[in-house]
Amino acid sequence: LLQVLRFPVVQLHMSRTAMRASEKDFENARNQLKLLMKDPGNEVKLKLYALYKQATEGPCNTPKPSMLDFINKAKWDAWNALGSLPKETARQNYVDLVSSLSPSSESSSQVKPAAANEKQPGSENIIVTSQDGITKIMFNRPTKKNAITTSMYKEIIHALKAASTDNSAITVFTGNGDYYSSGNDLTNFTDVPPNSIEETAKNASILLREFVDAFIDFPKPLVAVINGPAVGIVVTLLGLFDVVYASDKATFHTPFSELGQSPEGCASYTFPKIMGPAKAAEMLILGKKLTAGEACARGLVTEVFPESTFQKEVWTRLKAYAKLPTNSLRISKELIRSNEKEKLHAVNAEECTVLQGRWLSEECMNALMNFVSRKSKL
Ligand SMILES: CCCCCCCCCCC/C=C/C(=O)SCCNC(=O)CCNC(=O)[C@H](O)C(C)(C)COP(=O)(O)OP(=O)(O)OC[C@H]1O[C@@H](n2cnc3c(N)ncnc32)[C@H](O)[C@@H]1OP(=O)(O)O
Repeated sequence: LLQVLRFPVVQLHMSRTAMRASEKDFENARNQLKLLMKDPGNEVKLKLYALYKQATEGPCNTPKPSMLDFINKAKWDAWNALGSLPKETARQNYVDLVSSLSPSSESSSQVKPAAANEKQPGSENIIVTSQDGITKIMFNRPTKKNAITTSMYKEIIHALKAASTDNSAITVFTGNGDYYSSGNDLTNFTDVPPNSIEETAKNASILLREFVDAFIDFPKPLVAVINGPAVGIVVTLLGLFDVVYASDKATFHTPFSELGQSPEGCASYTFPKIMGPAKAAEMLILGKKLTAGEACARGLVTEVFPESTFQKEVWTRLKAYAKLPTNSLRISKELIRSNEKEKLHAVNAEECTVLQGRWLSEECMNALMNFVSRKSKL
């Protein structure tokens, strides 16, 4: 679908029977469109699509696609919005719109090919290593800003279970590349067959609950080494970490309202405790993005380091901490966290239930559609 919508010239196959008085202009406009050098943008392309359909087939006559069939729904909405506009008027409007766009002598071969598949066969999106008493779990999808796919959630759950009983003293999360992680991969929700939306939301809620539970129950010191911007779930989870070290180029962003979603990772409970309700609300409800310094001032981050020395300083320090007696580390963590565990599990369950409903909401669907159409540039 994305490929079909990438540029309307590929789909403007004319129905000969539909062409009447302005057949030549219409045909010319279609050819002119092929010569456009600049992508005219999604809005214009949807208009062109709708006018073309109206001019050739008349008023919208197909069933409304499901909410999660983002691209077809956008096309259907645009066509349907033309109501009973006569075919001749639609044809004229199409011609006018095309001639208002700047022509070029370049051919449409300039159009970029569709984006490559997210995961290369055999690639490792989560890399787990163990050395010097430290188990390191690294997000390794730098070309996608380390966005977390469904399989990555599962791999992380597995990695945490393994790390809880391995020989390491501490466990560290970090990201490869310029981002720590851009959070949930938004395409997790866009390739869903229309008849299984509710089931997908339910499965996502179950997976999310299990994922966050693995952090709540993790018995050893959990450290985040935040090498760059962090978005969404990787930020909310920080309330369940014991130590958070950040580069001064890191940022912390939880744009849940913008996405039609709601907080997860127990942040609705941990953030007000960590930074007070007013500051938590600013992040979790209003989506204020924090710098590393601001996050540190609010107590979400333990310490900020200059980017130039970040890796060296942090790992030197962590290697020294990892030499501390492992049982003592574990017991002290247990003392600090155990009173909260029951509450955290209840908060997690509640947040997942609320999110399950949010994922089915029109607000969330629209936000996902915006992301997909921005990516595909239609
Ligand atoms: C059965 C179903 C199971 C579901 C699994 C469970 C679900 C649990 C859900 C838990 C709830 C979690 C909530 C969150 O985490 S909310 C936060 C979601 N993240 C975002 O909203 C960030 C979206 N991305 C962006 O805003 C920008 O990409 C960003 C600011 C991060 C970077 O911008 P920049 O301009 O620098 O770079 P690009 O946009 O060009 O990004 C490079 C490529 O990476 C792709 N990308 C980046 N982030 C994501 C993402 N989160 N999801 C998918 N893809 C992402 C981006 O599209 C670019 O790809 P292309 O080069 O192919 O275009």
